Amino acid sequence: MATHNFPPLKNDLLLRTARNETVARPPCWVMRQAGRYLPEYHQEKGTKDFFECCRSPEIASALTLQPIDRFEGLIDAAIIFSDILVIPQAMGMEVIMVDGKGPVFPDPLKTPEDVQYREVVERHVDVKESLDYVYKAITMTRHKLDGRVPLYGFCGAPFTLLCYMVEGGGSKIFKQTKTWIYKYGDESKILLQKIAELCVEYLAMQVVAGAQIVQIFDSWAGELSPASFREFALPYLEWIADHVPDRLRELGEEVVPMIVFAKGAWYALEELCQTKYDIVGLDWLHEPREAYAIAQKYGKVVQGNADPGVLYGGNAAITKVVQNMVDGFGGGKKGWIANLGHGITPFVKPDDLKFYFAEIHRLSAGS
Ligand SMILES: Cc1c2[nH]c(c1CCC(=O)O)Cc1[nH]c(c(CCC(=O)O)c1C)Cc1[nH]c(c(CCC(=O)O)c1C)Cc1[nH]c(c(C)c1CCC(=O)O)C2
Repeated sequence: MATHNFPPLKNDLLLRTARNETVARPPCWVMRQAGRYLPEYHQEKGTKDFFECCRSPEIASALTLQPIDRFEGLIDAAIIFSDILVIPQAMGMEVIMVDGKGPVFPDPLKTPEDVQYREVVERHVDVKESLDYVYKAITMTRHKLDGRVPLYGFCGAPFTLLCYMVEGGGSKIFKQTKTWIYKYGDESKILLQKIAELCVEYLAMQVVAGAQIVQIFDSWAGELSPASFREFALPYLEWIADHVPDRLRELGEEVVPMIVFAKGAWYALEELCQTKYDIVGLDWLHEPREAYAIAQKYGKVVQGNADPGVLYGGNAAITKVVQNMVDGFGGGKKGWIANLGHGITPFVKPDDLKFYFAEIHRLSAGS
């Protein structure tokens, strides 16, 4: 058991909601809340390399706190500044962040016959040591937060990480991913299982370091058919939810709530509600009322789900989408963590996000 002597939590709204308790109003935060839409992000980051910022606990911690300071009183959670691609890096793959383009793997996995594939699946990865900088950032951030809001840890899901590792970056047609899963299914599964095991240890170590809730991002799940999601994504998401609590008990840690966010996998909502995840993240393809009814049937909490693009649309559009969420998500007093349906996008004006948060507070107060 870690003994960090963290300051007591003053705002437990999010953790109580995560446990499906009735609350006075829904807790709020947004994915990618520390990022390029904030002028202070550019100021702090300067010309430093993105992954260099992730590896510096001081910088990662400062960036994590920026939205908490700016939206004080409106925001109810922090998420550690890092990236899902730190796991492929720990597995020995090079990843660079190219300005204006996104992440690039100069040497992606090509076929299972390559030595590189063997090396990646056979290499012993010491998740504790190689990702130590993330745990240091988490511990430092917990102290600096001073109990203002709880801190999220996170990782990428096996399927999404496989996509990056074989595509070498983002993609439109996912040629390599589809080649791997359809042509090299068995070898893909070996890799997915390897990543799942690393995710379990990585998330457990984040909790040891001070993460109070953890989220798994399956950002590319929507590229799969329901049948291939069931074969190449869901079993590995389940493996993680099944094993993190056991690993935490083994380490003498308290079990924390877990969120699964499988973007685009609207067809799998019932199946995701039947996993051991406490919370199911929803993108904007879900109508709040329908998704909430399904989640409540299984005793699950939901998180989401406005189209991030509504933040370009001005106050009237924001009010309308928030009203629909408040009405659909049971009035906001139980089972709903307010968020967007995906990460906040560049060029959003921070005051428009502020208005979004304020409307969630205002419209759920009256219900
Ligand atoms: C797919 C994915 C990645 N990273 C992540 C995902 C899953 C979430 C999602 O689906 O959006 C997760 C992530 N990435 C980042 C965070 C930090 C915490 C937070 O949410 O505030 C989180 C949770 C920082 C980041 N990760 C990245 C930035 C921007 C870096 C910069 O340009 O300064 C930030 C703040 C870069 C990144 N990292 C990744 C991409 C595709 C990109 C480039 C495109 C983009 O910027 O949106 C991979």
